[in-house]
Amino acid sequence: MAAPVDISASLRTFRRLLLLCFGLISLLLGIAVATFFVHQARQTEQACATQLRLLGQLYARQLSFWRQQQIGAAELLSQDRRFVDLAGALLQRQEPGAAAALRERLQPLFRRSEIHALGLCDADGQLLLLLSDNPAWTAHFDPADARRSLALAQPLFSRITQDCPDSAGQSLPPVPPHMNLIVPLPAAAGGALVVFLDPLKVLIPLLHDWPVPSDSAEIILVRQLQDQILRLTPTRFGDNCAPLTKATPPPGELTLGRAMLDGRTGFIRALDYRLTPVFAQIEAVPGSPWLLAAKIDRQEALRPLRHSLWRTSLLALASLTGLGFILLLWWRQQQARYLADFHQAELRNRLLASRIDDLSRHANDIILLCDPQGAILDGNERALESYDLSLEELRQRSLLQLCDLEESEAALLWQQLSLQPAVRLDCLQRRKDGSNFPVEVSARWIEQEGQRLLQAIIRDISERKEAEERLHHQARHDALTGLPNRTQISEQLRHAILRAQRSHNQVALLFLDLDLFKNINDSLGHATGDALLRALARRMRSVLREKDNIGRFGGDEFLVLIEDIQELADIVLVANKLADTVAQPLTIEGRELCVTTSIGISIAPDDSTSAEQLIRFADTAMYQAKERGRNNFQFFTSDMNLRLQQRLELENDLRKALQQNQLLLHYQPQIDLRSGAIVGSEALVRWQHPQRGLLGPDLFIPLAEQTGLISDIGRWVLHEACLQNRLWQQQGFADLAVAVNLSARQFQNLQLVEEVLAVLRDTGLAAAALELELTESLLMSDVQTAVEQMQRLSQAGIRLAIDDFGTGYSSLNHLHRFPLDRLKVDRSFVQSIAQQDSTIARSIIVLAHELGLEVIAEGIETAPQRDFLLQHRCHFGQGYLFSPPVSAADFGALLRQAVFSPAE
Ligand SMILES: Nc1nc2c(ncn2[C@@H]2O[C@H](COP(=O)(O)O[C@H]3[C@@H](O)[C@H](n4cnc5c(=O)[nH]c(N)nc54)O[C@@H]3COP(=O)(O)O)[C@@H](O)[C@H]2O)c(=O)[nH]1
Repeated sequence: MAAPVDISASLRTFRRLLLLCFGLISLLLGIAVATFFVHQARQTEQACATQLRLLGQLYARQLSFWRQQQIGAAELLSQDRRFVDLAGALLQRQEPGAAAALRERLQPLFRRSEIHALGLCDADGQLLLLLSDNPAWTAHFDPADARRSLALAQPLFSRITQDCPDSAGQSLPPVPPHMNLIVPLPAAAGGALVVFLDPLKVLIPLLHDWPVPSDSAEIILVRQLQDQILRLTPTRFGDNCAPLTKATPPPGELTLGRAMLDGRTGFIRALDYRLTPVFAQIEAVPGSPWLLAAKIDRQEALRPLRHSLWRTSLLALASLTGLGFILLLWWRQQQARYLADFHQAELRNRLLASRIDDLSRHANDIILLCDPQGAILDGNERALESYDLSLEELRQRSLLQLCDLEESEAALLWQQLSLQPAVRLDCLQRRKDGSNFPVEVSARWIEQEGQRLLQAIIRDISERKEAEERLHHQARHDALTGLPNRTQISEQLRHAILRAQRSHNQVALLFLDLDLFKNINDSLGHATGDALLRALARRMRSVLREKDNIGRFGGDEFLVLIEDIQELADIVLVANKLADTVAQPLTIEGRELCVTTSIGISIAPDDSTSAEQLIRFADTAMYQAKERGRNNFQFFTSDMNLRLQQRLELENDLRKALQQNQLLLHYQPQIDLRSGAIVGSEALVRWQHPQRGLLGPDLFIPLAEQTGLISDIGRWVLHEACLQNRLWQQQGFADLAVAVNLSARQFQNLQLVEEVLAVLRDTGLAAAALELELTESLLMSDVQTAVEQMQRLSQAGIRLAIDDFGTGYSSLNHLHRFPLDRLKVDRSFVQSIAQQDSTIARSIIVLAHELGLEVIAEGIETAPQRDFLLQHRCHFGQGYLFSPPVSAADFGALLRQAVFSPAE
């Protein structure tokens, strides 16, 4: 089982990451906003400073100009000689009418709209003349100002006053706001001209004229008086009378008054008279002791920025909230999906794990779980069953103890396992009782709950091994006899040759072929043939030494290997022993059978050291033995090799024979023994070989059958015979019939009937004029098929005869099933008549009559044979007595020659 996954830890980590991301985004946004605003604040302050500087400078110039104007107008009068004289007279109180004259002189100035009143004061500042309707003005004139002006001999402006108490702190009669200008008269006059200016006309509007509406901006006009900064004009807020320097700032803060006292000009950040933070520009009014301060509350100056800051902060906050909300939603969604996936996967894993657990518990393979040292920790049911151990007993063993391995093999396996993640090997496993069984081990390292374990899946391959061995055995053994087959015996021969070469010894190869086995097989059936082969194989094996090998080479052929031969007599001994044991009668299915064998012998290394060649030589020698009358053995000789080559050449030539029209037919007449008339012919094939002359069928028909060429040859023979017979019929021998031999292969062709009918159609011969000769063994090999094939031929009107009747193992039980027309008594039985043994010939004739068949005897060489046959009601015959097989031309001549002499 895999270790449980800490899902909450994973989620917590994921959430932390998400929060970290959000925090980072917020921080970055905050830094961006703050940086932006610090920058903006700086920009705003600079813009404000620029604006204040321009305004300050502008106002300073305008004030200077206004001052000059006022002073200029007053000085113009003070420089008027008459006026100065009159003023002197008045001041010195010498001329009583001077006051009236002065009033008149002052009228033009007094009419100026900016002037409340005009007066003259003496050197002590005593107001001696007042040109005004309101005598209260006198109280609003400070003699100290006059004295100061006269002492400095400079014009002097008082501060603007309205309802300020006097220097003694007494309230004064009310007058409009005013500013007193004191212009000293020439020394002769000894006094000064006093002008009560109305600041509301020009000065105050000028100072209040701020370019844009503002809640806090103002121009303050001041002048220094000793260590005080006095306000010359009313200020916008609060106490208009107190000096600017009166305000006491918090420690470390700069006030406007302090800055002016310190003589600072230009842009400053300070607290004003209300102790409110302001941006201010201090400018000196040129040509005067006046200073002006253009100022605006910092709060107002920075208000748009603050608003923008708020808006931006709100926007950022809203964005962050939105982002946070989206992240939260996404997080929830992810969390839900993750949890769903996790639980689903966990469920799947659990299901899978339980299924796997279940499967492995009841698996067909052995499953073992071992610790890293190979000690078994657990095993499934199959393991307990296979080793016949309880779980406790199993746990007391190690994986290597279960494997039936040599010490070195076990060490190697363990070394491989320590180097590789997985190892596969085939070995044996030991059961509790010490027996073992073959297995395929797949061992691999696995991680289970954090532990490194060794898992071994062990498959019992006993069945597979057995099947493999069976297959291997089957591939190398003959299924029928259990002897080594062609492959194995050939291989054994190769090894034997090598051994013989090494030990300078000889190996004899005996090639055995049962004589006439085909007849037994065909006539008694395959089952009998098989039983015979099995019995003979057992017999032959039993007469051989243990170290001699015998194998079935194919069909009825066997190979025997004899090693360590001392002399040829040993081989002769073995060959005779084999021939004798084969020749012993056998009882198969209640029937006694006798077979013989022909043996060919070749010897390595004398004849050859090639296994294939040695087999071929022994085969050739075996043919020689057959030719020598069967049931004997022949050693291979070099001239046999020559015959073998000739056989190969013949086969090669036969392939070309048909194309090159080298085949021809001879016809042997078939005679009505009573009349001596030719009633038909038997077509017998010949081969006009270009080098070897005219060859009889015995020399090439067996070869044609072995190579399959018989089908083409047979087709040609049939066509040629039918065509020829039709020609003779057309030449006047209308009832003439023709008999054609049919080979086994031709008969087994399922298209035979169609092919024969096609030939009849092509040649125009009537079916009744054709007789097909079949051998006994051909019919008996598969009776049912033969019956069916013959019925189809017979139904088509074709006549059927059994050739060489009596030589095979015809079952008389089956004979009546075949739709036959004729039995042909074999030549050997006809010849036996001459030897006073006519029993079989007579029996066949009787049998034919009883079955309602015609009977024909072949190989009639003598008149007594003919007479005997006729006497026993065999009405047809053929043989050298009448004519050997002859060419078509000669046969035509025979036909025309009329009849053979009938029987006596
Ligand atoms: N499938 C095919 N088999 C064929 C064909 N042609 C021939 N054969 C088979 O070859 C066998 C040998 O034939 P052949 O050498 O032609 O011998 C025939 C006669 O020459 C011989 N014969 C006839 N009369 C006598 C005689 O009085 N004495 C004597 N010693 N021999 C004689 O017998 C052969 C004819 O025998 P059979 O066919 O049994 O009537 C031959 O047996 C065929 O099986 C072919 O085209 N196809």
